[in-house]
Amino acid sequence: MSKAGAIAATSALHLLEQYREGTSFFWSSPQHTLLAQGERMRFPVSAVQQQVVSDSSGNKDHAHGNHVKGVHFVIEQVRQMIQEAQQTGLRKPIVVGAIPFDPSQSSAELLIPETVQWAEPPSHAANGSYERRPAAAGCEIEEAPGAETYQRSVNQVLRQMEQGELDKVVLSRTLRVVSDDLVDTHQLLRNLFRDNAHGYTFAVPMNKGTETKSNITTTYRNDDKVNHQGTRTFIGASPELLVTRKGTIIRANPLAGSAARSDDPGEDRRRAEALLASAKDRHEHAVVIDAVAAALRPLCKQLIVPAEPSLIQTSTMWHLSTEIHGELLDRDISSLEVAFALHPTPAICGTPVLMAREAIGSQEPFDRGLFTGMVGWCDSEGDGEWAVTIRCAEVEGNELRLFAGAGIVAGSTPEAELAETSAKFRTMLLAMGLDSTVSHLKEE
Ligand SMILES: C=C(O[C@H]1C=CC=C(C(=O)O)[C@@H]1O)C(=O)O
Repeated sequence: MSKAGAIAATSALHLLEQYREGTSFFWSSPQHTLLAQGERMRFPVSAVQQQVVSDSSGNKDHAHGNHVKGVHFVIEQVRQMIQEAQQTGLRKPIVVGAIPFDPSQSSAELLIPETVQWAEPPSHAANGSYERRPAAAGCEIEEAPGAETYQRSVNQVLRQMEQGELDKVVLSRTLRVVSDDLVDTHQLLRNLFRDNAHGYTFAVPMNKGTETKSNITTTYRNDDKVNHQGTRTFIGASPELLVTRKGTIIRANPLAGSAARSDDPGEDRRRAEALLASAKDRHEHAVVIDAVAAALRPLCKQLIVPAEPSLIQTSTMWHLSTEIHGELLDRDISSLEVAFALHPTPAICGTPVLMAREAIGSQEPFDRGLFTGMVGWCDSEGDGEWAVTIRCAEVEGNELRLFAGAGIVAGSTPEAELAETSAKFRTMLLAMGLDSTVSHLKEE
């Protein structure tokens, strides 16, 4: 592959085997597999909060102002990191990692690695050669919020929709899983990679709180000292592409509107057809496509938006999907800037965006952190790939925190949205080898 600064390309499976928990960033997409190792520079941990005046009033406009400041801060820091890396002699630096749902509330996990290796995208056949082995054992599982609380929140949002202008809100919940043993993060990544050959599989090393000396923290880690118990990893397999940019050509693939897969082929097909024909799901999808097209149009010379959604499948879900293609007016807009022009799309937040964000803040009893943010890479020429961080978990020691959300629109029911979040958890549960332990989470 012709990527500057990259070590000679090998196979996707070879890169996967070289992954090391705590020090590697792994990424596989339908275009590339990437393994970034070591840490030349890291995004400053606490500086986001210092830049953003905290708002305890819950004022919507103030919260929005903070969000905008957080976004500018990330873009500016990334620009500075790339510039500094170039000054130290790196010819074509690349920033890799994940960015939170709200960059004014949580820190981005971004870094410029020491080494980068690229390989072709994973082939389905090669992935099949992997055996799925459990990555966790003897687990206790706790839902947060519990089923009843989640359904109550859905009802409250539906009432708000009847009364006012709120059109869509994505409400999510978490599962806390405690395993008897340390979670085998590498095996978890192998299983995700095996089951999701057409998606975006990732593992991001999370910060353990390095000291921020200047604005940019430079850390050199000694791999031998990294203890698996002392690492945190953000891991998952997202089906949703936020945006890719290569030169001036961009592509986005928003998803919204979902149905759980069935093991019975006839029933599986019936669910897919029902999803494609569902007025409620088509509305949920159209809201996202309209917002994505509106955000991209001012940036593009040309934008192609299909009039009708199509269906895509993962190993656990069907989704309504629209693939959008465009040509940027200006080559200087990086993939990260295009991604931020879109974020948060109504696929993970809602519309109107400020009201939706407020509803999420008041209904969800947890901080989303990196969930429903973005994960990927951007190089010094602005090319890059960013996926939406869904179907994911945070892993630390013997604990995992899984996240899943569902889009609420008029016509949604609390029971169906709860079942949808349960079905979405299965991507991670299957990869952990826990799917049969929690079979009640499977939507029937
Ligand atoms: C928020 C999630 O999914 C989004 C992406 C695809 C379909 C979605 C839906 O149908 O609600 C969600 O918008 C998630 O998986 O946690």
